[in-house]
Amino acid sequence: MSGDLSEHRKEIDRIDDEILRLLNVRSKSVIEIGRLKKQQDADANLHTPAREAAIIERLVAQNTGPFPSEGIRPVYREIMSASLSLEGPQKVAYLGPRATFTHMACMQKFGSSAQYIPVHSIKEVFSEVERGRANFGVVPIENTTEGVVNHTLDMFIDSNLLIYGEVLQEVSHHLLSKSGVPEEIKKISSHPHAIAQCRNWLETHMPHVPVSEVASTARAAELCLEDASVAAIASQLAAELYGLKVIKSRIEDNLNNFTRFLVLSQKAPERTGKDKTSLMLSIKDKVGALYDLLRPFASHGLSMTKIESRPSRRKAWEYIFFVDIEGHIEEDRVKKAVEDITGRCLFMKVLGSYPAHS
Ligand SMILES: C=C(O[C@@H]1C=C(C(=O)O)C=C[C@H]1O)C(=O)O
Repeated sequence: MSGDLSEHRKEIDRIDDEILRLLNVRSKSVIEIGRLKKQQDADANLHTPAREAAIIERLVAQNTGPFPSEGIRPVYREIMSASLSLEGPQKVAYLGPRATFTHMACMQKFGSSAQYIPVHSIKEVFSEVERGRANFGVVPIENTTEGVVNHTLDMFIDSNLLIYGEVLQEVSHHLLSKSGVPEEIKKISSHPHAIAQCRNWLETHMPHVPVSEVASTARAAELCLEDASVAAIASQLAAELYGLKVIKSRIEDNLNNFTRFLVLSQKAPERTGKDKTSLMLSIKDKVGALYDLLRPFASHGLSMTKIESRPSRRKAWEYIFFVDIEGHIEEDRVKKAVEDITGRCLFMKVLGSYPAHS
């Protein structure tokens, strides 16, 4: 048996040597593609989410196991992130602090080799990308329980950045501490939103433990490191980044809580065939104006996946609508619908065509 085991381990070592050799061969191709992209456009975004999604989809479809298909995405996410970093850091600004769900959404999209820049406000995320200090920005846009993030919508009114992609991130809270032993916990600490989202669980399972509010889930995680009797309600990423143990995972009261994030860039991404387009427009103040506006989408067979309105902040009672439709702006039916609508609006701006989250 032990002979068999060491034989299998030798075999694994040989396979790993081969995987490593191939990763290096692969990296050389990535570097070469990067060079060609820069030759065509000196400020091209090297990160191409459409191609990355296609690579993962192709591999998942042909996988016969026993390696689990769910493992392919994270493995390739990191392979692509690491090889892309050879061409210089992919700088990603996001609404901080570290270990929040925005940070997790970033990791899901760009992997752990990107250079992350946590900033204090949604406005700062936009300005980091506008000034070219970051190649990409990541901001929350809507949450399944709390609705749309108005501040992000408002930023598009004055910004010329494009939507480069979207990320759907599950919001799931865990109870963490230094030792992971529940009996040691004398105090629970977290951001007020996380505490509110776990209220029932805390009342049922830890009714006598005092709960205190701090500025962020990351701060709560830091407190755990300073004091072993403190537990934090925080993300899985916080457990990893701060080296904490999980006392109990998934303690949120609503188990179906997702936040959608937008990736911002100065450039448009490649078309994929599974894209969506976001538009911002304002309409003339007259009876039936909104009905008139939406008709071209239906008549061109385009499905509208979202509509939100916000006061324009320019004139009282003037509203701006944010509309998401299926399809890419280079598709005929989208182009025609947008042309029709432009004639009916006071103003209209395409915020971007980008791959729909898969
Ligand atoms: C190599 C490319 O550039 C980047 C690296 C990729 C990879 O490692 O396969 C895929 C897409 C891009 O983010 C490419 O566009 O093909």
